[in-house]
Amino acid sequence: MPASSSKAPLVFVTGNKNKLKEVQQILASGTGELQITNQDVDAPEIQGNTQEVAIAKCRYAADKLGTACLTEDTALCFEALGGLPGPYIKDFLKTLGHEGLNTLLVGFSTTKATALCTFAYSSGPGQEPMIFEGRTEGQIVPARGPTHFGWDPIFQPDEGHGQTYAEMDGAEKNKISHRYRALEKLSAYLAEETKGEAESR
Ligand SMILES: O=P(O)(O)OP(=O)(O)OP(=O)(O)OC[C@H]1O[C@@H](n2cnc3c(O)ncnc32)[C@H](O)[C@@H]1O
Ligand SMILES: [Mg+2]
Repeated sequence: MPASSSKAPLVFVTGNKNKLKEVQQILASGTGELQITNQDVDAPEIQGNTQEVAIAKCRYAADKLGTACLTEDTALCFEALGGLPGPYIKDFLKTLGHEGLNTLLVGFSTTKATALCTFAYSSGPGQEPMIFEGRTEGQIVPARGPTHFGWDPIFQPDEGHGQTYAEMDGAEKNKISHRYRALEKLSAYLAEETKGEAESR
């Protein structure tokens, strides 16, 4: 039986405190009933497209924990580079920094980028993960704003009134973010699933 049907908190597997905080804030400001707890499982992240990476990580985490769980992968896709760094943004950011990521785009005619959040939900060990994606379009810009969360200072969303994610108030980012949009789809799915199970009882 999927964990969500009993309204037990769903285990969100992540080692990233900023992701966890944003997910908690988004859920707290919504009307949904999804509740989460956190565990950090050191899951290998394979090479592949964003869905393949997300599915493999979630499958591994569900098997390891022996329970339903949720994982999340965030990609930053540069249009000029055919979608790269995409799911490999963590290593690119660590190696090149904000400035190096801007330098990657020198000589190209576009700085367009997509922030892509992929939640993967497995209802238990051996259960194929489902995918929920959220996208926010924007531009890669020289870093502006606080530097506590990843590539926030160099991503200027098209809906952000000229501010980078880092310059935006957290609540404002959460209204338009890739993470918010993916979480909205996941919450709707889990709510339907719970309703369906209640009706069939
Ligand atoms: O344990 P997990 O959930 O895998 O956490 P992680 O930090 O390894 O996260 P990812 O594998 O998804 O790598 C995504 C990278 O992008 C960063 N990141 C994720 N969401 C972000 C956001 O909303 N704004 C800025 N940077 C973000 C994050 O810090 C990583 O460097
Ligand atoms: Mg990771």
